[in-house]
Parts: sequence; C-alpha cells; structure tokens
Amino acid sequence: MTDLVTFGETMLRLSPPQGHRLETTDDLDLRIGGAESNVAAAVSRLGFDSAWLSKLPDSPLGRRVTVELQSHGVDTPVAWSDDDATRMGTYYIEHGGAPRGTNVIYDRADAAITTVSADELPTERIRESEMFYTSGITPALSEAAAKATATLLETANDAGTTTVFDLNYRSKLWTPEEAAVGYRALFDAVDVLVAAERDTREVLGRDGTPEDLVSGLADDYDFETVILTRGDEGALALHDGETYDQPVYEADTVDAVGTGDAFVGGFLAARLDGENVATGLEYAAATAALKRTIDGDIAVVTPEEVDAVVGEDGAGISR
Ligand SMILES: O=C(O)C(=O)C[C@H](O)[C@H](O)COP(=O)(O)O
Repeated sequence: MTDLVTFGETMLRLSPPQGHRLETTDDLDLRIGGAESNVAAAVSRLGFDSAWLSKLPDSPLGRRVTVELQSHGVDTPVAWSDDDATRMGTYYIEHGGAPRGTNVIYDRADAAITTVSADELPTERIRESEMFYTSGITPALSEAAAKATATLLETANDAGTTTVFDLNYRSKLWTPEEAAVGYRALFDAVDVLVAAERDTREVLGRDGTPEDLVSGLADDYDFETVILTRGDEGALALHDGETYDQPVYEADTVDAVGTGDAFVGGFLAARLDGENVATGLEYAAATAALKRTIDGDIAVVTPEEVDAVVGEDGAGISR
C-alpha cells in the first residue's frame, strides 16, 4: 500500500544563475518542477511511500523527470506517450529581488498530460493508498486533464482514500471565473482543502476574516479540514470545529518557489504518521521554511532537519 499518490504535470524547469536575465544568460540550470511531484518528493523524503501519476512523452526529456523523482524515492507509474506531437512541458524562471519580481514563463501547451485519461493510469494505486493529492493546476491544463482529475478524485473518494486538494490558482492558465467553476466541480470529492487566502478572496470571491473564510468553506462544501495559507502571516486551519493558527518559521530565502508544496508535503507526512492537525501544521511550516533555503522546486530535506526546526518542544514525529 502506498501512503500517498499524487496526480499532475511536472515540467522541466530552466533558470539562469541568480542575478542573470533570461534575455542575456549563457547558462540555464535544468531541474524539474510541478506541484504534485513536489509534494510526492517531500513526503517521500520525510519517510513515507509516495507515487506520482502523470503522462509524459516517451523521450529522454520525459525520462529526465522520472529519473529525478525516483532519486527522491518517488514511484513513477506514469503513462508514456509515443505520439510525436505531444511535448514536454517546460517553464523558465528568472529569480528577482526587490524591486524586480520573480518571473515565470510557461511553455506547456500540448504537453503529454493534456491528452491524459484516467483509463491509462493505474487507478488501483489510488484505491489502495491512504491519501490522494492533486491541485488546481491540473484541471486548468486541458479538458481531458480536468476530466481525469475529477475521475481520480472520485475514485479516491469512493475507496475511502483521503483526498487533498490545493487550489494553486495560476493566472497564466485560466481566469478567476474559469477557475472558480473548475474548482467547485471538484469540491464534493475533496476531504482536505488547502487554499491561499488571496485565491480564496480573489478567485472564490469569499470575504470576511480568515476565520470566516475557513468556516465558510468548511460549511459550504463539508470539507474535513480547511487550511488557509497566509504568506508571512502563517496558516489558519479548521478541523473538527477547532481552529489552529500556525506562524511561519523564520528563513533566509534562496528560492521561494515550492514553499507552498513543501508546506503541504510536511503536513501530509505528519498526518500519515498519525499526528494531529496542530502538529501537522508545525511540520508543514518547518518543511516550508527549510525549502526557502534550497534552490529548485523540491524540498530536499531530511526528517531530522524538520524535527530540528520544530524544536525540542515540538511533539516530534516518532519513527
Ligand atoms: O505547474 C505549475 O504551474 C507550477 O507552478 C509548479 C510550481 O513550480 C509549484 O507548484 C510551486 O508552487 P509553490 O509551492 O506555491 O511555490
């Protein structure tokens, strides 16, 4: 049995060295990045079995992704496309610093995953797993990907697998109105919702205090757990009628991309270990803080490092 199965797109990630511009750089660092594989890698690195489902072109570029994920212990039973017309999604990232922001350029149209169907994926892995995670990026990729996302969430739900969904709104993929419709179509099959406060207000159109936001979402869609991520303000969660406030741990930022996924990975690893929501949030915040110090999308961390950030007063994950 797998502890966590995830489903989504992973792209090649190309970035110039810190301080260099895409327009003029001679060098591009090559890594991989995608919300669902970032979460699977974090959970695997924190000691649990994870598998990532997707569709990739059957090419050296596609294999670059599976080889790197396997190096973090993630199982990769993906569908391979031998259609020459399908492409490997790629993103370019130019890191900024005040007053210039970080810029992401996507080149992901017609990626193999845009043609995915649930039938070509090993859905029994989802039925047999403890948790299933996907995010709002996946249904934004194509109609086929949206359909597969819904089918996989329902498969998990029917099997009693805990379903976890992060809104992960990406304005370069769809409009707030399109996203709101896409999200609401999936919410019935979601147990644990992770939502950035900004997306909750600007995409789902909700207002009020952070407490109002989590309780409104939980009441309207019957989520078991709602986690509102609030940037520097930390996170607020609602579970079983109790709210939990989690501040951020201070961190020097080398690369902020992947912080949200590391947060989810830390939370899910602690929950898989039987920890309560309060402890889960501590591990989430600690994994996110560590990620900020690491270049690349993936939280290349160890359980001991996360334990050390949580501190000797933390409840500690027993292994
Ligand atoms: O597929 C996409 O569109 C992505 O954006 C993949 C991202 O690299 C990660 O999901 C990072 O997201 P954060 O953890 O919120 O920084």
